[in-house]
Amino acid sequence: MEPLEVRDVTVRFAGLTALDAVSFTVAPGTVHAVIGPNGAGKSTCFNVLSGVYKATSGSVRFGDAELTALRPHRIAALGVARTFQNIALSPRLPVHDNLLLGRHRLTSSGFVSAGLRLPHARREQRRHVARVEEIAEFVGLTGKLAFPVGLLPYGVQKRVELARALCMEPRLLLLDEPVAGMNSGERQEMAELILSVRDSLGISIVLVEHDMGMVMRLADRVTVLDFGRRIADGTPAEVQADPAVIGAYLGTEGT
Ligand SMILES: Nc1ncnc2c1ncn2[C@@H]1O[C@H](COP(=O)(O)OP(=O)(O)OP(=O)(O)O)[C@@H](O)[C@H]1O
Repeated sequence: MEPLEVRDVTVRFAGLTALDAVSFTVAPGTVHAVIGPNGAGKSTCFNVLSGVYKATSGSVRFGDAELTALRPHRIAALGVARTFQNIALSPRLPVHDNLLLGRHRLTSSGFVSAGLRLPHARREQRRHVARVEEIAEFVGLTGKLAFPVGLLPYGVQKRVELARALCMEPRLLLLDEPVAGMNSGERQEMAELILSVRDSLGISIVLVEHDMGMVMRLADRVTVLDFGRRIADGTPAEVQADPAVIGAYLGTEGT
């Protein structure tokens, strides 16, 4: 079990400093939230962790691996899976096939042997299908496997996204606003699912989230950004009582 260590990460876009020497550590097996007012740098931070943006300076380490210079697929191959703020699934394909696509990086049989249905490729395919079914059961999608994703309610689609990320067998999961656009019942279900991913699978989770109630309920630790700088880092109770955080959310200078 490895920590994710973000050290002095700075991201500049043409004169604008979106992240300014931000540091935090995600302890193994914990839920770590990154929050902050609009424009604070949350999405930029998320994009650096997943390799979409390259930090101008600083480092991101996951265990022994330095992620800073790696492209998104290399970061994924190291066991860091992500979900998207806007659902990024194939809407016409059944849930089952979307989940199977999530296992792509773990597939060793090449395209040709799979196409020719060679015995080793068939065996491997059966193993992946069995694992997809297990993961579907874990996230409560067993009855939905045959449905095209696009026909499912939004909250269920978000669960399919999470399941697809789990299909990569990650050690770290990056969740981009996992409850955005959900009704309160769906939010509750997603919160329970995130906690069971941490507790039953032991996967570390970093989430960027606007829903403060959700963050306070879910997170073991919270990093608060404002204008690209880290203004607080602590337990939910600690950051909630921090004058700098209160100031940032009220639009004042804080301390
Ligand atoms: N690709 C980009 N090019 C130029 N500026 C950018 C880019 N991405 C983000 N920014 C700027 O960096 C700053 C931080 O933006 P970011 O989207 O990371 O904040 P955020 O906390 O995720 O905001 P929100 O809560 O509104 O999504 C903003 O001033 C934004 O305009």
